[in-house]
Amino acid sequence: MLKITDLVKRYDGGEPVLKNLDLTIEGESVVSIIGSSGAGKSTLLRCINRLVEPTSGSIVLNGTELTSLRGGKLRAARRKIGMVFQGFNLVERLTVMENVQSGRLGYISSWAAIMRRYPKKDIRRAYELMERVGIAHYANTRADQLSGGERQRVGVVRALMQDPEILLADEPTASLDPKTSEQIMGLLRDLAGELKLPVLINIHNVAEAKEYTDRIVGMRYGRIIFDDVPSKLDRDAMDRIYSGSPHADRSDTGVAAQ
Ligand SMILES: Nc1ncnc2c1ncn2[C@@H]1O[C@H](COP(=O)(O)OP(=O)(O)OP(=O)(O)O)[C@@H](O)[C@H]1O
Repeated sequence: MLKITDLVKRYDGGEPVLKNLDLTIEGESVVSIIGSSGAGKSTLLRCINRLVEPTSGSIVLNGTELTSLRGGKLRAARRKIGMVFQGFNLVERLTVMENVQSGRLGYISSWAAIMRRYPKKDIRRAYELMERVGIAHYANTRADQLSGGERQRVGVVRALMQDPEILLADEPTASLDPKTSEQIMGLLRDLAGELKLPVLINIHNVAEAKEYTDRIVGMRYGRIIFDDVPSKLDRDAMDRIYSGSPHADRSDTGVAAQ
């Protein structure tokens, strides 16, 4: 379970971009976060894996408070948080297998990683997952020879190789064509069910959020103003999520302007 309580983030002492935000995700649900540019979606995701330091508040993943972790304990916790990126973040000149095995960094010795001496069980697991997402035949192909959709599949497998307790996806389909984008969203949804994994997806495409996720969280300038099943995201809710400006929001007293 992921439980976020009273989370605040200010960059460099400026106005808060996350404002006392509460969010709980239980079980294997697929949750999308939608909202205008600047609403704080990426900041929220990055606070969870501590790529961004929260200013205050609590983020607990399966009993571990993430905000206070340092050093080795932080690295260990980060291994349990798989991340899928918009730009895939692959090492282009490395093979698919090498990219996928980088998800095991931190689990195996640096020497083994440098020498590409991957444990047999990790190779077996990589093939299982690559088979599952349809890229096993590319195991020895360099990442820069793959299409966007294939690269994102590599990104997904790399994240799953971490044996994560949660998967975070930051605009995972924004660089893909519509059909490939739907395939990747379908894959994330199916994998969440198969691996019993909660998945939190920051996404601009509302139609895909409605189609492929169980729950939609709507953010507006640092606050969650909608949190419900996709069928409840009607025109009125959309207007509330996508209207206004940060300036207008700052002038209110804590409740998002309607
Ligand atoms: N590193 C940073 N330093 C200072 N301000 C930042 C930084 N990163 C983000 N911000 C600001 O925080 C606010 C929220 O940004 P964030 O990227 O989280 O929004 P978002 O909802 O993900 O937007 P988008 O959909 O465009 O990616 C914005 O006002 C942005 O300018």
